[in-house]
Amino acid sequence: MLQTHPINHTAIWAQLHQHQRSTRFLHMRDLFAQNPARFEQMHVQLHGLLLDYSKNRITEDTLQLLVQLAEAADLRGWMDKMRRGDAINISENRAVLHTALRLPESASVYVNGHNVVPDIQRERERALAFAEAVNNGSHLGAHGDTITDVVNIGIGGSDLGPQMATLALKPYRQRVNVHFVANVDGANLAQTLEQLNPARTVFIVASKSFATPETLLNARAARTWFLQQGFAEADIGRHFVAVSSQVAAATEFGIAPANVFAMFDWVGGRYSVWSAIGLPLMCAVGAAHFNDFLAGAHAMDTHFFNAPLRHNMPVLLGLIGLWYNTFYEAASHAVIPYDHGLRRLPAHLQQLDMESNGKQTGRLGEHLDFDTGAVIWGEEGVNCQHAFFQLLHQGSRLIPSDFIVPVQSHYPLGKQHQVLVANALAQTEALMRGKTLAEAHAELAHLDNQSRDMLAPQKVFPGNQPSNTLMLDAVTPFNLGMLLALYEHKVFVQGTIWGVNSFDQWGVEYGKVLAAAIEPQLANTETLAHDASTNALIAHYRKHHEHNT
Ligand SMILES: O=P(O)(O)OC[C@H]1O[C@](O)(CO)[C@@H](O)[C@@H]1O
Repeated sequence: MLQTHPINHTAIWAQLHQHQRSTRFLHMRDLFAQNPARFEQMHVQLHGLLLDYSKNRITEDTLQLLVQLAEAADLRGWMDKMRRGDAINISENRAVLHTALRLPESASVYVNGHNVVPDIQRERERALAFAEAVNNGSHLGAHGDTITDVVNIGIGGSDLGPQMATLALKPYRQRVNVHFVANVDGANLAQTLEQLNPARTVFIVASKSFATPETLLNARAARTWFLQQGFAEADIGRHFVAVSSQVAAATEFGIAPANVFAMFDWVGGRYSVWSAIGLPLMCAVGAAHFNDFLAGAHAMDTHFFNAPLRHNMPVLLGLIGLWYNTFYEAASHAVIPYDHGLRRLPAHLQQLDMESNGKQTGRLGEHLDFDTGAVIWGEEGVNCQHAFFQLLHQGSRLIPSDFIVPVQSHYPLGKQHQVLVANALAQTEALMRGKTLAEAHAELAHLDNQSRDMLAPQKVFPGNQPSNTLMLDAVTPFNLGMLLALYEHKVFVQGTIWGVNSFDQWGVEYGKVLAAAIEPQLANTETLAHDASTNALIAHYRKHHEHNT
């Protein structure tokens, strides 16, 4: 078992609380006015990705204290442990090596004395070759038809990352259409199958554990559908493949060993898009673009592992997020991509962040008496401006946000992209600046005194609402790789400082156990021994479901 130690940060923690109390009334408007070099001092650029973190409630002193906090938590030490393959997922005694998945061929990383890089290369090449064969038409269906559609059946990390990246990189699409089925709600699979010709469809059953009931049920239903369309068991080999770390379980399920692409137990589901779990993305964009995606992530890894903490993009994003979360007690963090292709990014980041850092117990089993993982939420801009931005501007809560804005659009349609970007920048400025009572009064100068006194306070925007802006040259495979790796490392930075194990998810497991107990009870008459509410709801379902059938 890996040696762990409590974080030696009590003194710096107290200093940060004190610093928060003494700076909380500073307004960013004044900080910008006092320091014309604020942007210069508070941005980082890495290749095609610019992070502007100047619109935050921070001063240089705040950043210095936060860096000291990271040092006290031995962030560098934990980064080294992750990079070299130590078992930092202590509860499962596993290495955490998603960074190894994007290493160049010449590199080496050892897990239990075994260099895993050749294994990674081998499985990636197998998966890329399969994707290529599907796209160039050399992999035919059982009746000799060209494949036109690929359906990924998987959930959580076996769905969200590949789905988000496939949508984001749609401009790089090769020939086949790629669909995603995650929900066990039959509508998801049924509505997908409606569009498909079984003779021209390949299903990818994606499950690290190959034990996720939702995925296995959907996979079985897809297989039944396929067989009902006039195909034989012997045809399954041309139409069903799997991605799993449990190769034996996948073959037991009926997938030929040659059709199983291996992933590794040292990659967590939410960090697995870089592995063979990326197969649907490989099918969508092809080998060259997938390799660019990996190269972008590797560029971010190199920066993360080497840049000084004060100028390190993931470290800054992590520390500033933690500043609000822990010291301002801000409960949530919004992610707003101004890019239609990135519309599933908030969903991916929800799993990445909340499944990793949604913990109230430290690595040593101690109860943590401070807040940890934020509620991550968001929606594509500009749509969300016309929905929830009112609360960001004039609501009573502190809600930090990330604005993600590509400079170039893949769809240059008149002035539309310029309008999109203008909106993003205007929102960050308005959130920061706000509107004072004097400004509101001036705007209402045409009204009589009584009306003005009543309306002006309602037109005040307090401002001082923090945001980071991430400007990408364009949503290319390389830049998307950098962006996703940036957020992975942000989560790592925060988890390390809070002292949680970001790489297990026991909370999710508990719900799975209860669901397995309740599922048969919905269909039988067994006496129920849950709480009164759950008992009543099961009874209600039993009664009304029978009525409907
Ligand atoms: O890939 P699998 O093993 O089917 O798991 C799917 C998802 O389920 C979870 O274990 C949570 O339920 C995630 O962590 C994971 O990404």
